[in-house]
Amino acid sequence: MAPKKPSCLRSLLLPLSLTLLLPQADTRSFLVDRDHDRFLLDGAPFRYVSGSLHYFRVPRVLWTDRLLKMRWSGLNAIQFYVPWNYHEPQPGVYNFNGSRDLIAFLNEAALANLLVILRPGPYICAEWEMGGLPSWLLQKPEIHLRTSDPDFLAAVDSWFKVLLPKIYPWLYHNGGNIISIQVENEYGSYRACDFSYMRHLAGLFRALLGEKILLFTTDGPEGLKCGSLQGLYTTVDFGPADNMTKIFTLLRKYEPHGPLVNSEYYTGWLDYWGQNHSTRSVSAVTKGLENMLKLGASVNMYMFHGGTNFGYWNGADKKGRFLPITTSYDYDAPISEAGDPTPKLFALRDVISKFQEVPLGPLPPPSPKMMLGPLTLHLVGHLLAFLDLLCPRGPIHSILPMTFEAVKQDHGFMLYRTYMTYTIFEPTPFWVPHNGVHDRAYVMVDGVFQGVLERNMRDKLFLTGQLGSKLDILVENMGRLSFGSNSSDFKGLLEPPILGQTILTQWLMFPLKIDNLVKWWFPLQLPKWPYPQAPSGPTFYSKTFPILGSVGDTFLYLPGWTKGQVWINGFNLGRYWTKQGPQQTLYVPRFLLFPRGALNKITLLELENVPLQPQVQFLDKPILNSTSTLHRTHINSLSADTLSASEPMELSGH
Ligand SMILES: CCCCNC(=S)N1C[C@H](O)[C@@H](O)[C@@H](O)[C@H]1CO
Repeated sequence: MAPKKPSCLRSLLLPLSLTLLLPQADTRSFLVDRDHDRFLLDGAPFRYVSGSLHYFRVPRVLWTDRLLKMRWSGLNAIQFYVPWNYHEPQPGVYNFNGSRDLIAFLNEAALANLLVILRPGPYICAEWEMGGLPSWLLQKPEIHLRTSDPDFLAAVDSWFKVLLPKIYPWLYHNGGNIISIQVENEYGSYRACDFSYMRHLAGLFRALLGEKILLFTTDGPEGLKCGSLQGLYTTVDFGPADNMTKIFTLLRKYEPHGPLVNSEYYTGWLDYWGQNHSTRSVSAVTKGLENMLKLGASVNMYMFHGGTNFGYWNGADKKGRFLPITTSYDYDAPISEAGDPTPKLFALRDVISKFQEVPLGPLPPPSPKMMLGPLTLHLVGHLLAFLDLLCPRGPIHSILPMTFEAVKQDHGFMLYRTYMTYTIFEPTPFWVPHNGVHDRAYVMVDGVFQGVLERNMRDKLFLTGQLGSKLDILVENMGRLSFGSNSSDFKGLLEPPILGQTILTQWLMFPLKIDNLVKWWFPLQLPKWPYPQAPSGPTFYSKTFPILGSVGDTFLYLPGWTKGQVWINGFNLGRYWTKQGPQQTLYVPRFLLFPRGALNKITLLELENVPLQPQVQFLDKPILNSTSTLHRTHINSLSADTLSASEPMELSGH
């Protein structure tokens, strides 16, 4: 339901007094009052206490639940990004359906009585794939992202000419709930510092959204110089450990008058595979919020609900080494990844209640959780056994290896194949120069797994083989850089590999459509592969299982597995990397599961090595903070019956 300008009929239906009270679309306003350092909403002093959640990290069926919990927490606004790559998968092809229905999400926010602070980018960072920019931009390898490069601006203009007219009716003064819109994202942290780019964006937003909407920028304190722009309201972001007074004083150099705004007050932090789980203490977070509210500042808490990087959508950072973001975006946020309120939520609500009314009435209870298993998965087959189905169009041939972007493969995996041109009797070094594996390569000779090469390591494998042996390299895109000064993060083999003294040429590239295979082919009961023993390397496992009672939210636990991808009933749940941690479980929203005995199917693509017993568990609690060393301790702490049960247990929904 798009916001309607109050019709004359409506004014007839409403008592005259109420009609006069109800702000008409032409009297609705959200303004900066520089005389009193505050916002004005419909002419009255207004301060927002907002929280970030990302519709693209929450399945649509759960949007209302999350929004109502945020409203109940005392928030009067929410803030969210719009990821360009989520809505324009190929140039000129748009998707605003299902969990991509941005307008439906705006409407849900309106129904929850929440105003909206919208951040459409074009770059959004957010630990999202390529910071929200579509990877097809890199089909022009020389493009200069986030600058006034004409190729980049042409794509940006084309995208915003589709997106911005969609949100125009939802602007507050047009009867909607969008009170302000951010231009770009922390542009001051990007080395380009291209003011003509920012001016172009500001001009485009004004042309398509009009003069009334408040446009703003957000930067860390060190980014204000390059990130702020005349005509755009300047805001900052910082966390509980930062010096609020010092940063707000610096902000006053850019906005001497008007409300102080922290657009990203960090309630937690992100997680990288292989690093410890990040947390922020309740006391520090609540103290910092109270200090800002005492100053009259408007604050957006980043994140209030983090959600999940389903599929291949996680981004990555580079801090010396390439650091992919985990599947869970729990962020140690006030609302957990599974949508449950945490002690941090109640503590923040208490702080907010000192400054403005918070809704009464009980908070919805935590969702029902369930345990199941262990389930023993059966071997479906080695990935190479399905190559025809995975790459129905057949391979692309090239003398040198081509990148994912060059063959228009956005996410996931690509197989690179060549043939040995002579017999190698002695183990011979095999590597990709200049750190050219982006990001992980699973190497096979005649289908036999040899090991892994990865972007951060300068390691080599040692291979032998016959003349004509197949040398297969499955390359995994672990998510494109979402932050940093150069986000042209090409994927695949960026250099031809070297075997001994030989630069390997004559390559076949197989872009793999794994999701289609899992969705359409695996429901068929494929024959069990006649392997004498479980092969190492990229291999599919699956299990069909009933849930006898009602279903609940649950957390898939894969003890002993190494690294791979999971699908539940064809839905790509995301990456697991049990060996690395800190995340050991994957959140499974209950709506993905069929109840009352209907058959569910779990499919795994294990990329390296399976446990002796290829079993998985569904737990009623997440494990997000257990690196592989700690992990074994955690396994021991699990109740004996949880691990020892031989058959799927009756559901304990609670
Ligand atoms: C290592 C963090 C990389 C920079 N990102 C920072 S500071 N942040 C600011 C950024 O605007 C937001 O999108 C998020 O990315 C947030 C971290 O969660």
